[in-house]
Amino acid sequence: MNSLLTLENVKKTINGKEIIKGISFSVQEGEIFGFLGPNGAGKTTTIRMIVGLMSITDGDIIICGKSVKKDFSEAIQHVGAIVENPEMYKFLTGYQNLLQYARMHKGITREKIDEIIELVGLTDRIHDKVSTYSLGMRQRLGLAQCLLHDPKLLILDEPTNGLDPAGIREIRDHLRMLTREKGMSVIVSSHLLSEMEMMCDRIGIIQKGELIDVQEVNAFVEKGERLTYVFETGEIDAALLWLQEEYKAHITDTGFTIQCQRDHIPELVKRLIECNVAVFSIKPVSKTLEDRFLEITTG
Ligand SMILES: Nc1ncnc2c1ncn2[C@@H]1O[C@H](COP(=O)(O)OP(=O)(O)OP(=O)(O)O)[C@@H](O)[C@H]1O
Repeated sequence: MNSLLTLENVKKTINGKEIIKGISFSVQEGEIFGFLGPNGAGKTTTIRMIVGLMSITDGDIIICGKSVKKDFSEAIQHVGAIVENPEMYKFLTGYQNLLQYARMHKGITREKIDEIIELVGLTDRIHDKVSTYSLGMRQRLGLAQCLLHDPKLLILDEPTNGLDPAGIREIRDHLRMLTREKGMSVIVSSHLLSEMEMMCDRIGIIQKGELIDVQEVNAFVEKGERLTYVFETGEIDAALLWLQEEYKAHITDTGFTIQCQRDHIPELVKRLIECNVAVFSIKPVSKTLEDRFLEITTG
């Protein structure tokens, strides 16, 4: 796997205070990497260093093999970023905004602009004034703008900020599509935990300027723990005794709940069937990323 972005022991000191205390991680090709942390943890500071809005005190950042410190213009040409709210001229149409941006960069053709508009799903409204756009549409226009020069790495600081659930879903679907169809890598920062859980492949947790955990989302959520399973069943009379004694089952109106490891489920179902208990559904109640996040950040 190719790393598109690598942070090597990156530090930032402002007014004698070390805000970022040596952060290292890589983002792979085609990956959506989530940068998660409480307010003031150092997400924006780190992202500002990646895109060159802030100098790096120590360490280095490598984008597509180029050092941000030594070859900034070569490194940054592979990056599309929305760091602060994307600046748009509200009195112009979406299309005029994109043309305006395209004029500042070499080699962006009208065909390219049309392709990107289609990609972010703005074809129907692109000739309307931006002042008439919803927040979600403005975000998509911002996304279109930073995609015009075909970046390999997309950096989005809190991309779902202020969006409603439908808008969040739209952005999520677009990011997935970009990684799948264009092999792009994405780094997103957020404090919206459940959102990150659905959007990202891997998540790095930052707290007080340190990266304290990097995990694949699935591993992060499960981590081999016993989960609670909710069983919806028919009458359980014949199985009642052993369910309570061996499994410490909690009997409910519609069946029972138990805590166990996933591997124990097939055997349990087999025994229920042997006792003529009808099993209608089994739902795992997993620990959410939020539970894990709070566990980790509160020590
Ligand atoms: N220019 C600056 N001068 C002094 N302190 C700063 C400066 N920029 C950031 N900081 C401090 O660095 C820490 C990290 O801030 P940063 O904005 O990176 O956090 P964040 O994780 O993005 O938080 P949020 O989720 O609130 O945006 C904070 O304590 C902040 O006060």
